[in-house]
Amino acid sequence: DDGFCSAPSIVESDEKTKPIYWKATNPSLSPSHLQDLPGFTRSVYKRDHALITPESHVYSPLPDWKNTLGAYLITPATGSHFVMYLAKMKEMSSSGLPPQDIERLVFVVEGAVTLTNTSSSSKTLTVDSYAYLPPNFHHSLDCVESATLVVFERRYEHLGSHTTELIVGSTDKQPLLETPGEVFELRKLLPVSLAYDFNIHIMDFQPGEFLNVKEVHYNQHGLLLLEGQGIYRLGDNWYPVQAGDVIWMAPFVPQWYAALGKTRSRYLLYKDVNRNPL
Ligand SMILES: NC(=O)N[C@H](N)C(=O)O
Ligand SMILES: [Mn+2]
Repeated sequence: DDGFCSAPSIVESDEKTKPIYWKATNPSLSPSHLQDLPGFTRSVYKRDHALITPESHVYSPLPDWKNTLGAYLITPATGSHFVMYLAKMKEMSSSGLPPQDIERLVFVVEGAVTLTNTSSSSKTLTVDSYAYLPPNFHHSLDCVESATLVVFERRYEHLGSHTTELIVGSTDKQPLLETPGEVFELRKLLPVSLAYDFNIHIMDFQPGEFLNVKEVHYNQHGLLLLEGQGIYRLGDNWYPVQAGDVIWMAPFVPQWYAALGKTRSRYLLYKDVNRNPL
């Protein structure tokens, strides 16, 4: 009306009515918004990092799973020692088992699944819940309607006589942990004890907050931005990112995040821990 262009304002009232993590599976810059830009993607793949945005996710039937499509987003072909994939479970679907000696963590981003195993009663996992399945642990994830899971798997690295256990939980039940020198809020989904060779961090930033440490470290990361928007620095590159984006970080890639936009940023982060890198 005033005769100049301005950025459209976000319809916040609409967003407030949506369920938690809704944006992770319905990003605002989704393939449908990009259909008029032939060949456009924000995805990049470099030696020490990758950004894999939703318009690049390629789904195909997951071997051994029933009625489930999977998109492997991080695999050893990228240089990682773990896989990270999204599993879209449809009506009456079920999981397959990981290969021998492989541990698994599943986190529910959308929908609900039932976890069944031989040693305890079955459990329903809804959005924001997760399960850690030790290596060679017989289990099944079953879905009646639909669900989206993010799944991490890696070869378990034994240490002495330590063993891991089945863990079922949800982010909101995990305590906030100290983050000396940092402002973000941190929760960990797995125990910090030596038995576990990786952990999943849930990190929350308010708009304007950022990592104080410009991190360079031996650990690898697989990241799913669950909520919010910001800028991710990876090496010498600065990437605008939003909910639904996945990032692979190789050991020693310089990494830094600043949360922007109007809402909280929350990301889920795989990190290998507790093992001597030699
Ligand atoms: N890129 C990250 O957010 N890294 C974490 N702060 C971490 O390494 O714990
Ligand atoms: Mn890090």
